[in-house]
Amino acid sequence: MNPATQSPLIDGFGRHITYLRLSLTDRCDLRCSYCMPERMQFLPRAEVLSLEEAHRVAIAFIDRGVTKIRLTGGEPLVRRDMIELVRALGRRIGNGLEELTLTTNGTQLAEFAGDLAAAGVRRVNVSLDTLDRAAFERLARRDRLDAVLQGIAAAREAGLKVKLNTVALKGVNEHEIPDMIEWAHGQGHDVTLIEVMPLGEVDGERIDHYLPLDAVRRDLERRWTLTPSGHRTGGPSRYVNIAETGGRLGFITPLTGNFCEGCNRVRVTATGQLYACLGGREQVDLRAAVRSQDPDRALADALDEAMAIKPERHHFAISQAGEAPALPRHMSVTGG
Ligand SMILES: Nc1nc2c(ncn2[C@@H]2O[C@H](COP(=O)(O)OP(=O)(O)OP(=O)(O)O)[C@@H](O)[C@H]2O)c(=O)[nH]1
Ligand SMILES: C[S@@+](CC[C@H](N)C(=O)[O-])C[C@H]1O[C@@H](n2cnc3c(N)ncnc32)[C@H](O)[C@@H]1O
Ligand code: SF4
Ligand code: SF4
Repeated sequence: MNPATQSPLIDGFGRHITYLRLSLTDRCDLRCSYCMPERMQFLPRAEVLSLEEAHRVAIAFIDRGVTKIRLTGGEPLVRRDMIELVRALGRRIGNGLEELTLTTNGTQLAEFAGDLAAAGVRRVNVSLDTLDRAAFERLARRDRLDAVLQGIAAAREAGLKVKLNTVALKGVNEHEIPDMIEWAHGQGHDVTLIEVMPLGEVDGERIDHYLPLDAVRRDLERRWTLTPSGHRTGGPSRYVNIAETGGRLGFITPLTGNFCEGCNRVRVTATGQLYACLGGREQVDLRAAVRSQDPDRALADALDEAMAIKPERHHFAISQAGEAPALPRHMSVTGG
């Protein structure tokens, strides 16, 4: 490849892009009500990148200085052959790639935890919004809490560090948040709370369940001693240590505490569309590039274009009932 194409990825605001979130599928075995409607329309399989194509795309990013790759979805573990990609990318750890990880709903983790660890994955983020079986079934529209808990246990046994992601939802898991934090810290897992974002049509109103995390934090401060932590993962979470539980709690606050200034990431969907921002429409077609006559050159040009169009920040908000989502695209398309 031409050495000129190896320059680092720097956007128009001087931000270095070192983190790729790569979606392997938009399909999922759950239907979390804040993420997608029950009758979700999934993409035709023919539109999805092959694993070889996804690998080539990922390598193009590593060659341009991306050091962290997170596999996501949809549910990445429902793509049966995904472990082959994990193994192939795992071979780049220590050779450009510093971290290969994934975000999963955990339902299939018991099956894959050992293979993921063997391929070089060191930690996984598991989404878990409630420890109450009935509430889980209402929220995810599937009775799968036990499978998720087994998956988390299997991950720990396989030596994977687990971080739990919990979307904070008014009237759904609000009252359970302290108990979940205590449980997770008791098991040795970090937890991150996330504000719900207005992406994609869902059944019902997002504002009914929007819970600003500044208020949650104030409540937790009345209960426990929270001290800011310098811990950083390269993601948007900002952490505190909790003296009483002995664990770490993160906050992802796109609505009450914008973190776009430090943005270091882009996303690629399962069909090879690069979205320069989770909350924006700016898009570059990497599938066309990888399927072109000269994929190395075309991918390098496409990544340059992505840097040129990456916006400074998102502009979404949740302010009133009846509001259309900020973007029609669901989080399951861009992988969160
Ligand atoms: N608005 C916004 N939200 C993001 C961004 N990156 C991650 N999130 C949100 O944070 C959630 C959790 O992200 P994870 O998949 O755990 O990734 P991460 O926070 O980078 O993970 P760590 O590596 O553990 O820090 C995502 O699903 C999104 O909802 C971002 O760039 N912008
Ligand atoms: C889209 S999922 C993809 C990976 C996997 N299926 C999972 O649930 O972990 C990634 C993350 O996005 C979060 N998420 C989905 N829709 C969201 C929304 N509208 N607002 C905020 N977070 C959302 C989920 O809770 C999950 O932690
Ligand atoms: S949040 Fe993850 S597990 Fe839940 S429906 Fe969306 S993609 Fe599936
Ligand atoms: S919303 Fe966009 S600009 Fe802001 S941190 Fe996320 S991807 Fe970056």
